[in-house]
Amino acid sequence: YTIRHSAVWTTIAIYTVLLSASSTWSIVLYPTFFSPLRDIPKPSGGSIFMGHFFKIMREPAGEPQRQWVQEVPNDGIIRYQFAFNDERVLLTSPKALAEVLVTKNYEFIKPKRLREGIGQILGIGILLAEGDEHKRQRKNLMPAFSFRHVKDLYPVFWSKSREVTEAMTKAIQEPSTDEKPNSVLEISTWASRVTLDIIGVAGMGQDFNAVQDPNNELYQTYRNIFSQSGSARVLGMLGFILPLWFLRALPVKRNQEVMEASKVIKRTAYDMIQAKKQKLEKAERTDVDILSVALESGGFTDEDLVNQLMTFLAAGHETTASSLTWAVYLLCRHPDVQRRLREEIRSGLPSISDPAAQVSSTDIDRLPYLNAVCNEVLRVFSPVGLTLRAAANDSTILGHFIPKDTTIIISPWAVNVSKELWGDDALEFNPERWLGPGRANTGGADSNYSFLTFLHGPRSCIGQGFAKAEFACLVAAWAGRFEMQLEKEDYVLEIGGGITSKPKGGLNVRLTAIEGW
Ligand code: HEM
Repeated sequence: YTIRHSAVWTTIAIYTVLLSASSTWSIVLYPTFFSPLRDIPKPSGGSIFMGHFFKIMREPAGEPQRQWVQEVPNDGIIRYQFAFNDERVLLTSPKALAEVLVTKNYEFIKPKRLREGIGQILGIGILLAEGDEHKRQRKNLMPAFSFRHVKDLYPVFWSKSREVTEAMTKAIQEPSTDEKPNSVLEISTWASRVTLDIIGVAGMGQDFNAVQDPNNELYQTYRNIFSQSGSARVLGMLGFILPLWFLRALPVKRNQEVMEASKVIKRTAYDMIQAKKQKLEKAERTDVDILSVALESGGFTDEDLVNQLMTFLAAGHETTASSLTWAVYLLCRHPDVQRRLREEIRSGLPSISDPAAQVSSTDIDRLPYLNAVCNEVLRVFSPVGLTLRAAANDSTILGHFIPKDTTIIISPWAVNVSKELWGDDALEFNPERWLGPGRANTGGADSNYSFLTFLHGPRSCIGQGFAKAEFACLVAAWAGRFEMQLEKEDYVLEIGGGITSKPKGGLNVRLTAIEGW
């Protein structure tokens, strides 16, 4: 039997019937009646075919999850649906998080599409490695992040903080133009410039000079690639639905930009490796930066090293830049906190204008309010809103069966402000919670899984100590020198960003340099 006596029509008809049947099964029947996850509490709303996809598309990464953690009664896991009702399991309780991040860490791996997607820019290094390969890389790189080593980096953090503060002071003294009064600076770009320089000097022994030169190629490349453009977001989301080879073949500008960026970043990494190798061959004093440690471990080929450097360049600067931007935003919104912080900094640290002055880890650790403010910024606005895992095999979480390939969502942003974990004032910016006996490291929360900014366990942020030290120095320099006010009093925050969150459209802040420090 054939349709219209044509093999072609018959094939099309059979294909259409099969496709409809399989779509009905996977989009409607399976998630509604058969999925072993269907009994897990889920948020209301969502469309019949696309689940909560449109809400997720509309809002910044981590925002819907932030609402669901507060609103959906649950025992540690929530289920929601992505495009075509593809199921997601969101972890909310310390027990569930401990299971996925620590006890069964290598059973819940980074999803393949994430690896293939961001790997072009982040490199296939430690961030995306799995299992024994990840363990080996982490062991080889750890010495560069030991406290003993990070302690020695404070002079780099402080002198770059001084350089950027001086450059900003100069910028606000330049003549005004019609469009922009001189005293207003867009903070997130300054934050990215200085953190890129810091990872260059402290991580690889190379100053990219982005603080002095905003046209620096590497800085511009990252700026472009991390930009919050609509097409970037749409392509990113489509990556979860359509095959990557198809998306990459689309003739859209974004694909070209990503390829160009990948080339520039790879070339920069490669040049740095060659320069460092020559230095080592000449038996010059060996450095303890990340690159030297990786080279000396002998555990990486040149190609591996390029990938590791790409990882550290990206993971190590946009995250801290995001935190610094949020710190300025929150200090503007809380002038009392800003004043109190400035007083502590000015009485406890040498002036940022003094080129001979240095600060040590002890000097910074002696300032409880600075540490409280930094921790509270990192809690309220975790730069990484959410991250993903996939079940490598059939598994369980909190005794609940989780089929192979289920996507698991960990949202530091949501967990960090969960009322269940932090109390009714969880959403408020209140550095006070980090002050008082036993609170400096906990913020008063019962479990350390309540603070997920750097995650926990074998895949937690390897650069946590580095980032916190760098962040504290930068906040101290800016809050010590400048009085900061939002350019527009009626500014309404809109959160944007891709992998890391930032105020949409940048953050314009009026700076007044305060004499006497
Ligand atoms: C405030 C600043 C930072 C934040 C909030 C942050 C956050 C994170 C998070 C959430 C992860 C885990 C991602 C995942 O597994 O899904 C991570 C991993 C990582 N971070 Fe950071 N990070 C920061 C700064 C840095 C810095 C300064 C460096 C390097 C100097 C760095 C290097 C890395 C690396 C290499 C990994 C992968 C670790 C592994 O998989 O073993 N990060 N970071």
